[in-house]
Amino acid sequence: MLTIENLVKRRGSQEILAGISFRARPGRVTGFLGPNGAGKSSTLRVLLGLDRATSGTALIDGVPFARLRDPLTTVGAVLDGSGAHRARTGRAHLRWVARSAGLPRARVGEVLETVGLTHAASKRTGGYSLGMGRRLALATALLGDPRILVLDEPVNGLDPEGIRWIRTFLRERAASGRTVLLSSHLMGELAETVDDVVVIDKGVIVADGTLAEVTGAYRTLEDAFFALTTGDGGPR
Ligand SMILES: Nc1ncnc2c1ncn2[C@@H]1O[C@H](COP(=O)(O)OP(=O)(O)OP(=O)(O)O)[C@@H](O)[C@H]1O
Repeated sequence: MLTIENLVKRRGSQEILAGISFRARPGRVTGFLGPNGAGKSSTLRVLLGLDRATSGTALIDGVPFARLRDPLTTVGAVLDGSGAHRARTGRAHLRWVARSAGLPRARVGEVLETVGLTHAASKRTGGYSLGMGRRLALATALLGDPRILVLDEPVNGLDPEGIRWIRTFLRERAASGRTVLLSSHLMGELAETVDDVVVIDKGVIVADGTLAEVTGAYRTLEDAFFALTTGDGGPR
């Protein structure tokens, strides 16, 4: 379970997060939606211990990231980029991460298979396409078989087959009781993936509920999103 409570982030005089609260629950895919600059990445960075909140809390199974006993088996995250050195092969990168985290080497082959990168495992990551880089980042996040997955814009850079694949993959993770939180500014792609939706705009949560609740009387999640984030009433 991820629990964000009254989270405030200020940078100078700018309030980037104005006291936001929401949860992402086990067994569900939660979509964290908002336009560019709404505060999604800022929230995820605090949650993953990469940045400090001005006030409020962001807890992973009840504790801040820094106090997790076993971070890699608790939470896997994909923020920006694959984090791999360009001269390293995908397999070498994963082995290096596994070794530094004390995870069994056998996990490397398993996660490569899971994300469909086995065929490219011996290629240098500098030659990977954007989509392959995203898959490698996901493979890295999966090394510890974490019960929580946090993904920032996972669909970006994926081709239609890749989008379909990640959709199915995330649904399966949730079906096995895990918690999945993913951020996006692309509504259409999320409607078929998420159970719950949290919409953020200008550092404020403007909607929070099940997909059906947030879509409400609008025709689609996309219509609901634009109405909520632009004040455009749209067709109801
Ligand atoms: N390092 C930083 N220094 C100053 N301002 C920042 C920094 N990082 C983010 N911001 C500001 O914080 C606000 C929220 O940015 P954030 O990246 O969290 O939004 P986002 O919802 O993830 O957007 P996107 O979809 O574009 O990634 C923006 O106004 C941004 O300009």
